[in-house]
Amino acid sequence: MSDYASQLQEEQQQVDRAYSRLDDIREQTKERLRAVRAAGSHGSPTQRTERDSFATMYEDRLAQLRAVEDRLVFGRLDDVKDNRLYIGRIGLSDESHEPIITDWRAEAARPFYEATPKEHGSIAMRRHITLRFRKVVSIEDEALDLDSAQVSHATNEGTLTGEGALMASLSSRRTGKMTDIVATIQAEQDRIIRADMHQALVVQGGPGTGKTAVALHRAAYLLYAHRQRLSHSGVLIVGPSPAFLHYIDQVLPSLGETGVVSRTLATLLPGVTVSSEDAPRVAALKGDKRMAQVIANAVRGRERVPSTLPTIRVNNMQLPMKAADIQQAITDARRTRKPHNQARETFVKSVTGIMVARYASKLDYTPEQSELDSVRQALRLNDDFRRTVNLAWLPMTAQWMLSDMFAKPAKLRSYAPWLKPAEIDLLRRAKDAPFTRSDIPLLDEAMELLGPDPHHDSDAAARDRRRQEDEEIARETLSQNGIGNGIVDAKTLVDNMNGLDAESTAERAADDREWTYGHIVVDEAQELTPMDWRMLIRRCPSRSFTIVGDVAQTSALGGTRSWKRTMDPLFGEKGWSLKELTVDYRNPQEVSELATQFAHDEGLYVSTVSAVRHVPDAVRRITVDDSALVEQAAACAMDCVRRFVSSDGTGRIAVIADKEIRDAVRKAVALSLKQTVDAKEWSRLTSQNAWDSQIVISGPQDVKGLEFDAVVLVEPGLIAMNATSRLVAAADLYVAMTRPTQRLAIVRTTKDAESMPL
Ligand SMILES: Nc1ncnc2c1ncn2[C@@H]1O[C@H](COP(=O)(O)OP(=O)(O)OP(=O)(O)O)[C@@H](O)[C@H]1O
Repeated sequence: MSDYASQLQEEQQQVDRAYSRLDDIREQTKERLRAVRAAGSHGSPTQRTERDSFATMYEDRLAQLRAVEDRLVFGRLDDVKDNRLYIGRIGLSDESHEPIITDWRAEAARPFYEATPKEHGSIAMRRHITLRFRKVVSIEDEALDLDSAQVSHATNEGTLTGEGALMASLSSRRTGKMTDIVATIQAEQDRIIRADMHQALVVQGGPGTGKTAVALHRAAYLLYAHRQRLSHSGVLIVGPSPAFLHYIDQVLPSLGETGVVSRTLATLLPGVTVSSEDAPRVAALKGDKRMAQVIANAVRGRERVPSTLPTIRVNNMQLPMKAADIQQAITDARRTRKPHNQARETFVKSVTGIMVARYASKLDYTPEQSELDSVRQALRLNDDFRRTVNLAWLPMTAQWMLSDMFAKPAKLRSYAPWLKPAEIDLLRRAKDAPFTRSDIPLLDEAMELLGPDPHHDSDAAARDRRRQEDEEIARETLSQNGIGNGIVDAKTLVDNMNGLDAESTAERAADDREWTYGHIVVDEAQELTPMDWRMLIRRCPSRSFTIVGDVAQTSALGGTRSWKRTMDPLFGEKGWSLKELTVDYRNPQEVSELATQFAHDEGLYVSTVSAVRHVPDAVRRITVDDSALVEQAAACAMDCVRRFVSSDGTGRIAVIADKEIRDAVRKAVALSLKQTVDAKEWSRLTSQNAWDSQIVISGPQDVKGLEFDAVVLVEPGLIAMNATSRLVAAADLYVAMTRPTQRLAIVRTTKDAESMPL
């Protein structure tokens, strides 16, 4: 048997041992769960709570043990004394507590990702183990300590760690779902994943440098390293689109982490649904940081002395309402510093008190308390009094306030004197117009200043009180039984007792507008406006953020083109740090170079990137006559379908075109597809839902953050011509060109090619 074969066999034994232990623990956990369930619903409430807590803990643990099945073990570290440490998705020990595998997030595993021949401490060799199901199919060694005897069989040395495993993973067919990179995290990525969480960390990197992958692995790392703190407050992941969230939603579960809330900004406000997007210029205006003051002005605009004030008749006495009374009550209410809807209570009390005192002052005797109470009651029931109180301090919802403001240009002008008349016209809309994505941070700002809707307030408070009591009982039960350990907490347990599934722990955070998270991860962060940032910072007062993005890909007019300019005002000059990722793992070198050169020529800030893979013929250029454009785009798409789209569901291609021609392209692709594949395959491909579709026809902004085996870019000059600015055009095309892992085909007319060389 060759040396390599015997080493494979040796590793197989270790891997078998790890899986066998995993199976045992699963079986034990299942057995315990069965026993707890068998006890049924008998016994005292405390006994039932105790059983529920155990059942929840076992269910949670089982889910975690199932999630780590694939590639359970992937690495080995040998030190200079020939001690071995196996690295895997989770930590496992045998019955006598001897470690079998070490969790990839443990400090001891760090050299597996970061050690280099120059800086390797006591580590002599790193081994990458590749599994197919439970079978070891390859091993790849890297010598770190070149003087050590242990490295005699080392086969490889380089700047990329685990190059073979890395290349195999990068070249594989895309499945429409991002996978974890835990076996092949590179040193520059690992340093970011394990960075301190006490301040904001911005990760700038060109397309395909692993920003999303790093951000997700960092979330998993932080949940491991700071479990106590983060299991209570939670982690929020903010992504650019539902399609993107769908694309990444397997990564954290495969790392054994399920309690993370992922949202787009459009879905961050519970109870508010967004059904449209604003035009880019409108979105930029709404995202302007001065909008915070506009909202504050709009709230203040509803705390005012009405232009006419009535005289109220009570017990045959005329009581005038005076401007000074209202002004005094406004001052009293503002002094409470409570949100508008809550401070209204003080306003009403104050203005009523002044009126009652006026009544008393007109009497020639000292009234009984009961008489004053009846005056108060009479005022409360008086229509004129009520109307005036409402005019002076209107209770309102954020939704009503915003709709009212955008429907009335005069009001908007008075709240936002900096807006030009043309901008007011742009913002103007019908009162019943649906809310847009860019309204969300404005609504959030308004909700903050208005406080809870007065009508829902008392119900919610009662619910909260009941929940707090339940959680208190659960917490006591957990601590009396010495269980939990961060795997199950009191909140999860209460959900379980109430028949809610485990996911609802995270959902609970998402359902609560005032929830504050322990950490927030923001992807494609370059697109956020100053108002978006205010909304996020409100949700994480500790300002512990991981912010990943690329300022060369910014397409929002109100987005970020310089991290410094955006971050300094948010976190202070010393409250954030910047790290850069420099290696393009997604694109072939040929594609990366073309895209980088283009972005550079267009004046975008481009991070220095070098691509790790070379794919000959990765770039194809096809130039045709006007009349043949759509047919040629479809023919090129079919070429990619034949080559990359497989009937086992793997392989993804995107055809990216401007909306002016997109429908025509879609029709032509559909027609050609019918002629290219057999009926069964045609029906399979055309019945896929939009998110899982193996053939995507879209615009450049919809593919942000996603990747495909092949991209057909149609008539790029037209995309540029219809963009809102030259920089946005460049960013959009840069995004489009950097989506493929294997091939970029550019199909265009001669005229288009002359207008913009690519
Ligand atoms: N260390 C790694 N090992 C294996 N695959 C990796 C590694 N780093 C990145 N990748 C892969 O490279 C591709 C690009 O990564 P990712 O989507 O995170 O890049 P990005 O920087 O967010 O790109 P973009 O800015 O274009 O959205 C993904 O398929 C990812 O899984």
